[in-house]
Amino acid sequence: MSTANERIEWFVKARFGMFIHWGLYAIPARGEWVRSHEKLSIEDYQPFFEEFNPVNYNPKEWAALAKKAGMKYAVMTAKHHDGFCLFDSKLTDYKATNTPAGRDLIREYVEAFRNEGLKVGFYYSLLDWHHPDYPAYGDSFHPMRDNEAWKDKKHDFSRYIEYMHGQVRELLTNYGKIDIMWFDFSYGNMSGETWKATELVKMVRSLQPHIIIDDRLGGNIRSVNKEIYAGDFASPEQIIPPEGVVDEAGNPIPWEACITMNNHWGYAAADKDFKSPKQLIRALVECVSKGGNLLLNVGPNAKGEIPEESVEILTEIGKWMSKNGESIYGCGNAGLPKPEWGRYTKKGNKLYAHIFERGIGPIAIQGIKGKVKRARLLADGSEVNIQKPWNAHHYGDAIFINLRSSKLPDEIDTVVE
Ligand SMILES: C[C@@H]1O[C@@H](Oc2ccc([N+](=O)[O-])cc2)[C@@H](O)[C@H](O)[C@@H]1O
Repeated sequence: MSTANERIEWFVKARFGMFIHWGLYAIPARGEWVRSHEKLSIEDYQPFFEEFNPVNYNPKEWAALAKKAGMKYAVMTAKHHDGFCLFDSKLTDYKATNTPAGRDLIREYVEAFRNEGLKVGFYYSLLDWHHPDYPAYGDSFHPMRDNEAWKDKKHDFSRYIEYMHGQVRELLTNYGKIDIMWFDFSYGNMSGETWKATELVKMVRSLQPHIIIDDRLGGNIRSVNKEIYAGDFASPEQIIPPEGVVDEAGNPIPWEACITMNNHWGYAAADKDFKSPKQLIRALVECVSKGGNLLLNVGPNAKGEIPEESVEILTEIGKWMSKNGESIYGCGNAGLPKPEWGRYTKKGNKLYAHIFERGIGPIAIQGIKGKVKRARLLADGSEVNIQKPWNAHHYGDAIFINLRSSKLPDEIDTVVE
């Protein structure tokens, strides 16, 4: 069994991954919570199962796009809250191999991403709105939560737990080495030992000793004596924690912000409110500058295509990463006050100044210990002039970057190493 630090090392170096929310909900195309939001019955939702046939699904293209964007790993929905399984589980018929697709969509994903040299992970929903033994009436989110006809429906939750543990065992036995298990999510008393989380994590680690697990099994990852199922990394959602994430003793803990490119995880045809490449590149820099990762989401459509807008944005991000990835991979918090003009990331004795605002005149670097040996524009390796202005003694310990032009070479983020 590898230690927590050994397990998490690749992850904190990788910094940038692809989240993939895909399933039957791509057909109604109103997001992955459509069944709950619209209180759709299993019967209402069945037509999507009977027609699901993503003829253009080619995960090799998805993997190539992730690689081109500079991503180092991916996490894909093996099962989301609607209970539909994208993998060939022997424990249910509610799976992709029984739809017109007739394919194990997860097996193809794992092989394609691995062949591109990317680490692979599974998102697995603890909630299940299809399984008859998952509590429905009175549940906080279940589509039938206030359907009177379900008031007296009996369910044997221990049978659901057996099913859920069985599926996790399948996923971590039948698909080779899996790098991340992304469970989702705990709420109310649907948490911790209600999932038999200790037994579950022991099984997961015995099947995949190097795997890392998120923090949504209901434990407290910030506790100094945390549960065995507290997780290996924190998973802030749709937010970059202002001060990063630390435990109760103030020690930084690994974290990964998961973020949508528009406002939905699953494909939502009408949601064109996409963030710009500039916003997302600066969000990645902010995550790394605060000791965290960015897991950026795509929601493929019912044909198995990543939306054009997402492809264009990831391609633009890839152009910046191809020149500046060194200021992201293996980097972390520089321990310097945030500069007005941008942010810092750091790796060993290399400090990366991420300049977002050109301002005028020289750019002040304050608070660094030690002497600057050399400064280079990361994108092209060109020399950057570092000198103290004639009246530097007025400016404390500041040293100054003198960019040749009044415009930033890269308006999104000009990186000086
Ligand atoms: C990554 C996302 O994770 C969950 O979203 C949540 C989970 C927990 C909370 N929460 O505890 O407030 C809110 C949204 C899912 O419901 C959602 O569909 C998506 O998969």
